[in-house]
Amino acid sequence: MKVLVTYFSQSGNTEKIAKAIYEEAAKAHTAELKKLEDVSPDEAAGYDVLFIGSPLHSANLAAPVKECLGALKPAAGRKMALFITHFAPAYPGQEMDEFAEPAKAACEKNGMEYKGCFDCQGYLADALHEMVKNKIGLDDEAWAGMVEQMTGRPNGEDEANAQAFAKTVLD
Ligand SMILES: Cc1cc2nc3c(=O)[nH]c(=O)nc-3n(C[C@H](O)[C@H](O)[C@H](O)COP(=O)(O)O)c2cc1C
Repeated sequence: MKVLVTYFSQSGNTEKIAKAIYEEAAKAHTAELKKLEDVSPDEAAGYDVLFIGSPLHSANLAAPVKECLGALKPAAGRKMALFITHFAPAYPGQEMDEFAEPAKAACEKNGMEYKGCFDCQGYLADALHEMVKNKIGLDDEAWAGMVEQMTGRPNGEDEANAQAFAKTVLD
């Protein structure tokens, strides 16, 4: 199968997961890894499977990812899977499903099969710590715990989990 792994990533977390998924896909398929800004809607229609990656921005897919999903062309019989990174330690499954809504809608509109969403934690860029800490109203101790929890993420285990997810999508 022709597989495209494409992603939007500002600080490298989603890119790390994209690379892991690409490596898995390349084992048995013709796979390509591209930044979202380098993929046109016409080009995206030429693949059997699309993996699309996004950081969570204000409890939403990043704006360029939503734009890309909205611009996809009909591609009946093809598959799409999503992968998301976020700093928050856990999002209940149902909420992640909500974040994936634009991807599901794009699949429905274009006759594609939605194959699910992988997510994991990704370290929040240092420049945003003070702002986010204040916004969610955590004291120093609680924030330090949050930072400890997200430090080093995505890690090797996240990459392995992403690869296991990719395998189920491609099998
Ligand atoms: C503008 C902005 C908004 C964010 N909003 C959220 C959010 O609502 N929930 C969350 O868990 N993480 C949020 N994050 C954190 C990122 O989703 C997280 O650090 C992600 O791994 C960054 O991925 P990247 O390195 O691929 O850009 C936000 C980050 C930015 C820059």
